[in-house]
Amino acid sequence: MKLRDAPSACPSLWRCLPCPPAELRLDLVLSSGQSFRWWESSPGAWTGVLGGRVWTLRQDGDRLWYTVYGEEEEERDGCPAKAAKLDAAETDRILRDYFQLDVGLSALYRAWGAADPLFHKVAKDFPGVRVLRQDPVECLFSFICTSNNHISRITAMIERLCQAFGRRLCCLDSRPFHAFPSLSALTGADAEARLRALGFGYRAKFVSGSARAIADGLGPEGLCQLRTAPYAEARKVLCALPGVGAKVADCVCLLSLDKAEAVPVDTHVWHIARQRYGVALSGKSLTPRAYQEIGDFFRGLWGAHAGWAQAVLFCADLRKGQKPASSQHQAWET
Ligand SMILES: Nc1nc2[nH]c(O)nc2c(=O)[nH]1
Repeated sequence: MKLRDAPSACPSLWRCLPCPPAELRLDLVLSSGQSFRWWESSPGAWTGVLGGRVWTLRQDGDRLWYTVYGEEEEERDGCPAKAAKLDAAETDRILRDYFQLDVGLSALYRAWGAADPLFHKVAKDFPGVRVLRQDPVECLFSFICTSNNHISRITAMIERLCQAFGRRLCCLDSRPFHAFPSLSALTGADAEARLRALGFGYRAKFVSGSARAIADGLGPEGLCQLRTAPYAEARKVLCALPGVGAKVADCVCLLSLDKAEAVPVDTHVWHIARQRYGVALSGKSLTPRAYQEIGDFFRGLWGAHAGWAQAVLFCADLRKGQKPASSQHQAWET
């Protein structure tokens, strides 16, 4: 099967949604450490796996174009036969849900900028950064892999995870695409050893241990049901899993569990809170108490969607330094 890089090549296989760049900038959102499964397959075209299917997305003016693979073509390159066809209303719904397009981003930027001059200054160069609504299983296991890691390594690690444990979906230009592994695929007796062989290091134990803990406890549906639980409860459940600390839990809460108020804090954000925002903290390091105080400060400043504002600044940081936020942060310091 061939990659489709633009609607003009095969117009009948593309659809579009109205979506101005101030509401969504694909290039910023899909490359800024929220999801690790999108790839710029040709300039401006983003190909990745969403909801067990392969998509290419592209923006042109006020439109978000998309195409979904595996429904029209014959089986080739040893890939599985075509998947059941989704109707247009369903694919529109999946994308609207993934990008949370019902949340008006421009109005939020205006409110955050009015409340916070530093946000205003940084965010003017980074419009359209919105928070994805990812599958909770994918988000959790991806973020377990983020500890002491940077985006290119995380992306490569997750690709190996999907190739080894995920269902093969299709081949595009001979490149195979795999679904994110199911929970049960990660609970096998040999999962930890296989992950170690894939270069996961100490994270192998966390991935397999968390998979087993969820399979034996909450189940994948229980994880998804945390979307309706209060933020504090969802966070507590996540923090009880192997390899999940406060920051990973907050990333999962924000990026998959509808907790717009979750503000992930790392040592960089801790420095910024003290030095740039003058937050008076109780200790001299990022203790659990300081973590809570910083989150509360930003929730007070930015309001109910504080985690979304953090995502804008996180993205700006990555872009300015062109390096992972953990090793080089600049944007907040300009
Ligand atoms: N919005 C955010 N995305 C992230 N990715 C990652 O690895 N850390 C973060 C984060 O703090 N915020």
